[in-house]
Amino acid sequence: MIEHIRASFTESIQTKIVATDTLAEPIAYAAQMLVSALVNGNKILCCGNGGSALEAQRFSATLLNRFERERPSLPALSLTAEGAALTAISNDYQFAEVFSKQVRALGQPGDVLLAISTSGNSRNIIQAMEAALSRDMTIVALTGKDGGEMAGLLGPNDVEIRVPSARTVRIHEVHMLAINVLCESIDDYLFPDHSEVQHA
Ligand SMILES: O=C(CO)[C@@H](O)[C@H](O)[C@H](O)[C@H](O)COP(=O)(O)O
Ligand SMILES: [Zn+2]
Repeated sequence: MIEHIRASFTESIQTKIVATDTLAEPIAYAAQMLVSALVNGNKILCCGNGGSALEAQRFSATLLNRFERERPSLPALSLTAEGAALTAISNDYQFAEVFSKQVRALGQPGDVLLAISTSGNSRNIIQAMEAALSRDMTIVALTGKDGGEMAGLLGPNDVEIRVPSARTVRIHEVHMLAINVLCESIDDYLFPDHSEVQHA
């Protein structure tokens, strides 16, 4: 038991060490994309399933509220949080359309879609990306494994942050770290002089 726990910690750390080399550049590029959109008055739409839905909501909540320093609210919206819309779309059409219908309604040219999937193959995320491209939005894709179908959909203005792991749980862990780093980078660009919030 103890050995198993140690092995999980070690595997998580190793995955992050490998990701340090491969992800620093795409994360920096993604941060610049997000900052440009925000500076231009655009917004970020976020989606994911299961654990990735939580990460989408954590990112949008952090932008809307704050991260580690006092600053104005920033416009981000999770497409995973509207129970009535989610059930109506899934019930009347199909679950694969649950995000794409919202993207078509809410997305504006210049907005960014933050699309999160550990496999890169969730149908509703792929359709959300297709909808985003049809709305002249750009895409930040958080993926894992071989990037799945999502990787093949990205254009030259989009970016993929692909965690070098085949295990869903490890991919989730690095996605969470990547989201934290994105939040910090956005604050560094936009509010470099603001001081840290002192928590009680
Ligand atoms: O891994 C967890 C929880 O940690 C699951 O809830 C997981 O997120 C769900 O199976 C998702 O449906 C997987 O979707 P995806 O990451 O392949 O897009
Ligand atoms: Zn910093």
